[in-house]
Amino acid sequence: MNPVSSNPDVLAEALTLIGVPACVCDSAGRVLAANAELAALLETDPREQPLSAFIAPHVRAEASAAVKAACGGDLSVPRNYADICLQAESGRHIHAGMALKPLPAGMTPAGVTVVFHELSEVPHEQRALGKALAEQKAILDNAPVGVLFTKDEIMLSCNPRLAEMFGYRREQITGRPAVEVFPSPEVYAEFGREAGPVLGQGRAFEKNEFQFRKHDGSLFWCRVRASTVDQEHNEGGTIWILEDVTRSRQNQMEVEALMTNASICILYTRNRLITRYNRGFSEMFGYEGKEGLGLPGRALYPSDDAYARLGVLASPLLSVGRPFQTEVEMRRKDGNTFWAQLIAYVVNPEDPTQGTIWIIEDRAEHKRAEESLRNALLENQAILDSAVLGISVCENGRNLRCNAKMEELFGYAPGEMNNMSVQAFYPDLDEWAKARRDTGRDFAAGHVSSAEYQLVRKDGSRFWARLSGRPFDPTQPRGRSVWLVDDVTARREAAETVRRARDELEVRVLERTAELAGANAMLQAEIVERRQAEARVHHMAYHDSLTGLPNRALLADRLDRAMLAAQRSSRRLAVMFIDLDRFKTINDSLGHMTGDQLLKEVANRLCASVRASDTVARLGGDEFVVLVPGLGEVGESNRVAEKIIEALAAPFPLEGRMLHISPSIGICIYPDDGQDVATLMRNADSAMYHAKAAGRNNYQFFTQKMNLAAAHHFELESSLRSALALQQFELHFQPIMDIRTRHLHAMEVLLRWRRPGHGLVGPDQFIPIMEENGLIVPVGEWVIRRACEQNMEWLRQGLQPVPLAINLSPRQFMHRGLVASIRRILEETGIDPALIEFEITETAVMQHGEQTLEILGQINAMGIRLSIDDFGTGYSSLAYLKRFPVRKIKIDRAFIKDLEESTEDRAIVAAIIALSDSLQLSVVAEGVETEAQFGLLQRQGCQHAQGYLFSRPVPCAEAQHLLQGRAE
Ligand SMILES: Nc1nc2c(ncn2[C@@H]2O[C@H](COP(=O)(O)O[C@H]3[C@@H](O)[C@H](n4cnc5c(=O)[nH]c(N)nc54)O[C@@H]3COP(=O)(O)O)[C@@H](O)[C@H]2O)c(=O)[nH]1
Repeated sequence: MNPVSSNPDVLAEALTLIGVPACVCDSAGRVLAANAELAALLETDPREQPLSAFIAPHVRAEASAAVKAACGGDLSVPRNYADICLQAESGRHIHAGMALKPLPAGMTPAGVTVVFHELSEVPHEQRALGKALAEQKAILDNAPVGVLFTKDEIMLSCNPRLAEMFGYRREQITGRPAVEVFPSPEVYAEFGREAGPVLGQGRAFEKNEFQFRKHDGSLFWCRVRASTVDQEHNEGGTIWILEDVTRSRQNQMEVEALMTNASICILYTRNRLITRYNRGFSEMFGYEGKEGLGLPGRALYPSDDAYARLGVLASPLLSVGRPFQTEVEMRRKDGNTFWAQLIAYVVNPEDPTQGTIWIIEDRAEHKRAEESLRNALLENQAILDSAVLGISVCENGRNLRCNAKMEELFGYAPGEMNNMSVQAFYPDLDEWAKARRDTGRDFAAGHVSSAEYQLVRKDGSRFWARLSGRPFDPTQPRGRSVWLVDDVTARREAAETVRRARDELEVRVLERTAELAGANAMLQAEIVERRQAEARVHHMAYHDSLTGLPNRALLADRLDRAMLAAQRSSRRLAVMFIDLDRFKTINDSLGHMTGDQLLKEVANRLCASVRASDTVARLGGDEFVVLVPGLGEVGESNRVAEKIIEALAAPFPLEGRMLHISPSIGICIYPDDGQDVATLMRNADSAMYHAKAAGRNNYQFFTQKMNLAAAHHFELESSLRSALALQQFELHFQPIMDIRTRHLHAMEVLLRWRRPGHGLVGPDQFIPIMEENGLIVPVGEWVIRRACEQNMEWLRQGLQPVPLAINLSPRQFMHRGLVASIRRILEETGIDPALIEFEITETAVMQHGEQTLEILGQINAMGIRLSIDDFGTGYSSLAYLKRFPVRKIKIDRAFIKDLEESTEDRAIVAAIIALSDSLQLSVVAEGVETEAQFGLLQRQGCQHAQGYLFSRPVPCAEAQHLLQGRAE
């Protein structure tokens, strides 16, 4: 069968046949054709319009659905649809029955014939109610909230939204017990206990959140409002309005969680007052609990000005619903301020008065970090800028950036090198390619690339640079790298200069080597000579120049070593101190040359008399020391001492004379008598003095008693030093007689020391000490002055003038102030020089030849007479003495002592007297103790005599008596 075309005109014509209002609609419900009856009823031609447009709204949906179903051949839809309500163009409602008949199959398009019958006009009031009902239904059907009507705890009806919320179809709701939409019967009961009384009182019941159960069992949250239909009696059921708030509640919870847990500060303000805040705010601003609520927003800012400024900036944006963001200084509760990041937006952009949300982040740390970062950057920049090396960061063959030194090296302006190709810094492409190859190889091997290249400045000039580079990331050798550039031109030039100089030097060195070979030979000779000289100097330093024997220093060294050896071997050693008896006399009388010869001979004999392992040393003058190590017993040293005495006993033939000399030897044993060099030497010296005191030419072993003697000597010497100041000295006088008349001719002045606790001490005990330590000079001057004063005193007392003979010691005589001192005393005392006579020993006169002659001449020129004391003990001859201005000689008492018995002494005395006479020298014989001596001297023609025969030396008062006796 061919499809039948549903031509509208044909259809319209067909409809005219029906006789009641009818139309044909297509499957979409559009009117394809309508008859005149329908047009009249609707007061308009409905063609081309949806049929639904002519159906009252409250039934429109069902009617439209029915038409569409009929078109589709759905037989479940009733064919006759009763109670359809048409709506004419004027709004008039017409009740009608509606029959639907689909067009026969095969017609195109598919359609339905709609026939209206049993028409009746709807009254106005009914129409109005229907309209209102239709409107209410539309409202309920489209309401976004669920609406439920219950009665007697049964759900009777609901709107589509409610069914949708609970997951039921609408018709499934009807008749169900209300408890089914609650989570449990208990919850339902509880809910009833809460809502029932409210609703029972005719009041509306409201609950913001309550949980209900869906058809599938899941729970969800609703806001609930309810009121009874018959509010007075509550018998008409209850209308429930449920609003699904699950999502907003979730949102709310999320916001709450955010607010509470956010580390940043969130704050709400409204009307410039703080209305809400989270824990972050409390922590940040220091407000506890709710104490910040209600505070003015101003409280969060340092000043009114700051708050006002913020308002000026924020208001324009917030007022139009735009967010505002800034960094601002804020104030905590304790008044401290801090920098914060502030973001604000209004709660409701539609209505900014609903308040503002402020999100605040403490930027203090951030600021500090920023500041520290900025400082670090500045520091780094400063370091880079002040670096003495060029520093560059490169990538892909380009200099990304570099420091000032780099620009200075290459002669570019600041920033000019940035992003330049590194190739521009190389003289040519080959050099550049080579550098890249080297660098690539080093970086790939994980090394720092370091090499020297010739580079090019902006002006084209070249310089040598050392480049050291490394990649930022060693795993990316082709990535970004950093380079240090050091201008090494000067260093290379210097190295070149050095190389050239070295080459030249090498040539010169070769030349000079030849010269030096010759000079070296000379130098070697010089070195040998110098070594010999040094050896000589060394020898001189440790040896006595006269005898070649070890000196005191070498002796001390050997003694030290010998002591160590003795200690190790438990043996002893002897130190023998040797002083030559009367050597000074020989030296003084025969001269130094002879003395020196004698000393050399003595040295030879000493060496010959001891073993090679012994040491013979000379300390100076006539002092020798023999060191005898390795003694098994002390007695061995006796034999050594005896051999020495024996060796020196034979006369020494010198200059045609046979000289006799003897030793005084002091022996000290280590370790018995001392355990160090100084003690051993001192003790041997003491022993030697004892040998002298014991008559010379012998040896003495050291004993502790000798130490006492030394201590005694020390004590004596120190007492002597103060004796002059303490006026402990006094003068005694001994007459010198005229032999012929036996009258007092003169008096010798003799010094005495009245030492407290010791009585009167004779000069033999202290003059030698004063000679030694020089005290003889001031004490001797005191003697001269005191003798002159006394003589003047006696003159003043009317006594006859008497010449006084005063002793001058050798040291006093040689003192250069002697002559001036004598002259001063003569002047000050006013004494006649003819009443003064100085006695000088023969040895002293002989000692210093020409000098002595001069001093004697000066004294003689003053009118003072001079005499030679102790004549005969020295080696002078009268003929020699004649050269000096001497008037008198005193024959030493050694010749007088045995005068009666010794023909030899008598002959000597007679010869001295005879010769003196021929030389016109007067003679005094000393030590005349007997008349026999006196008689012999008288007979021999001696002029004067002095001795105990006439008088011992007497104190001043007695001398005065003697003088007074002379006068009588
Ligand atoms: N430089 C100075 N030397 C002085 C001084 N005073 C004394 N001396 C010298 O001291 C030595 C000892 O003198 P002294 O103990 O006083 O002995 C003198 C006489 O007492 C002694 N003498 C005199 N006659 C005899 C005698 O018959 N027998 C005897 N055994 N001794 C006698 O001789 C000493 C005087 O001798 P000398 O001077 O040689 O005339 C002595 O050397 C004094 O020189 C002084 O002030 N300064």
